[in-house]
Amino acid sequence: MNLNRKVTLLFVALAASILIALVIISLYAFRSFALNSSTAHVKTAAEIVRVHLTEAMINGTINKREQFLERLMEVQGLSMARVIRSPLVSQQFGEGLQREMVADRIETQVLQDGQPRFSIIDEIGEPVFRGTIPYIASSRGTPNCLQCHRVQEGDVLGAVTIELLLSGLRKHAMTSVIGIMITVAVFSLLAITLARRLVLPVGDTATEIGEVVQRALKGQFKARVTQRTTDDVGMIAAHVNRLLEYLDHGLSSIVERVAQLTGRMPSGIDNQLETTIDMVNSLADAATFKITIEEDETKAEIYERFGQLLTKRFGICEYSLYETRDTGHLQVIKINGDENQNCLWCNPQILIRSEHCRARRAGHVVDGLTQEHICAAFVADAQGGEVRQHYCVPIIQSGVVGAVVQLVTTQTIAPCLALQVPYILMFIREMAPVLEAKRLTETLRESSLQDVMTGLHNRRFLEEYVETLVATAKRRHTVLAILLLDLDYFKMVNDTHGHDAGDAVLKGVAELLKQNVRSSDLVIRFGGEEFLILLPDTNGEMAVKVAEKIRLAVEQYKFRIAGGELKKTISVGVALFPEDSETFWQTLKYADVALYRAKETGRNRVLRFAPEMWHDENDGY
Ligand SMILES: Nc1nc2c(ncn2[C@@H]2O[C@H](COP(=O)(O)OP(=O)(O)OP(=O)(O)O)[C@@H](O)[C@H]2O)c(=O)[nH]1
Repeated sequence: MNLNRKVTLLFVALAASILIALVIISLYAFRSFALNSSTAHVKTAAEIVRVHLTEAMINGTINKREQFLERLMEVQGLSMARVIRSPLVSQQFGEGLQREMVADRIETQVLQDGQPRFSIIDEIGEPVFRGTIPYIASSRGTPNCLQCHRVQEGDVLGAVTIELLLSGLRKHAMTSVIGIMITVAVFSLLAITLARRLVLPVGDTATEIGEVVQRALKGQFKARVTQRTTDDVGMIAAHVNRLLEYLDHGLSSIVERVAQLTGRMPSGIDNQLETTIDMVNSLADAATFKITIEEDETKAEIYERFGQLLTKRFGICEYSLYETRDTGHLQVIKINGDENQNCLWCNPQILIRSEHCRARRAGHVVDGLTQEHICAAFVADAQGGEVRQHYCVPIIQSGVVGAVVQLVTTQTIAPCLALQVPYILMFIREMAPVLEAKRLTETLRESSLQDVMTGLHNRRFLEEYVETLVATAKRRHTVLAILLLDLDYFKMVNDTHGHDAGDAVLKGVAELLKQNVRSSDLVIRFGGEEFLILLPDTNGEMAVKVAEKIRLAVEQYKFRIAGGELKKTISVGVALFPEDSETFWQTLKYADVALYRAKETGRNRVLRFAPEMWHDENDGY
């Protein structure tokens, strides 16, 4: 029940109570007045009758008392007047007239006890006031009762019964009560109307404020309260409207800014406030995520953290992460959190021809949740069971697609993923520049560890990597072979054919070296025309074999130079860690000694280090 109805009901109840109380009081007052007034009238009339009868006795006209009583009846409102004799008077003067005989029980009682009796009786629908007043013998005055009557002082001589019609009075009373009722009703109505006029705006404003607050709690701040008056209530409405406007404006600009940052406008059916809070929270989380991954050392760590985010925060366990290589190929980084998986949710062709990946090709989101079969490379039933859908997001780095995030879901939970996508995109947006920075750093680092001309690792790389290499060999109790290679008479190439020809030969040798070792072996350009090959997990025999294979390959190779071809040979020194020495650098020195010996002993040959070479060397100095 609203305030208006409550106030109206209160006033109606109040008015009704006042009305009822007034009617009861009025009726009671009128009744009391009627009784008192009638009693007084009856007493007066009785006194008049007594005086007249006394006078009539003195004047000897007592026999005409009946005419007097009949004339008395003509008095308005008097319906009956009758005098009765007591037995004492009847004994002295006889029975008297018929009508002077005792008529009823009340008169008998009055004659017996000398007490007046009054009552209201109903005579055929007419209310009548009846009073019976006794005449008591008294010796007071002259003449007095005892002079004529043979009675004692205080004896009852008779009584007079007088009946008064009350209909006039009652009519009067009813008219007054009705008048009061009408007056009270009219004033009550006026009061209720006035009160409603005063309270109505309060109630209506309160109701409207309640409604707009309810809407505001649902994130809708567009509703306004009607300003009905200019008083306090009107001011409250105005203040509420100003507050709503302030909130609406503030929230709209927050939503706009958040939308700019998230790329998503909260939809109309959403609770704008809750959605915005949610998005601001996610933005904060995404910013924290960015700070965290900025401190990560490698891209691999970032991908790992992102994979955990997808699984732990968003509950997405099926996803793929691809990275674009410098060659333009796609490479699997993670599939469902596993680094060693091959393409699962896509045709493996995308790894060879990355254009097959629609997200990589188009450079924008590929939404397989709303458009099924949008990407021909997507494999919807790779793991059997329910058919899957995908949502692929390219990560743009330096204007090109640097990586692709593929989210996979069943059709049943696709709507949930669709709701999470905007939040995941926030994290991807934060991750993109960090990945780019890491990529640049890694490229820079790689280039500082790489020989620019041959593309081989350089000496700095060896210095950085040697510890890991040694630790691995020690841990696994394996042998690490060191091959130190030096082109024979290389100076002649430069001197005869020029520096460019020399460079071409060095590049050709680098290619030959790479071709003749395993991918796990390391080929390093150690100096000008000097190369170092590290063969992990091998033995002396195998190392010499590889060195020999290389030597032969170089010997047989025809290097293309401007204006023709030329052939070169190479000498190789071989030493083994930790077989020859317990330190890597000492072993390298031994390989150098072996190389020196190979040069010394004719070049174009492979020599395995022997301890006596070291002694000979040192003896020479
Ligand atoms: N073109 C070219 N020449 C280089 C480069 N680095 C070193 N050299 C040259 O390689 C030559 C090495 O010559 P030496 O150390 O005397 O040895 P060699 O002529 O190969 O003779 P042996 O090693 O004794 O068989 C020098 O002339 C260097 O200038 C390079 O990057 N490009």
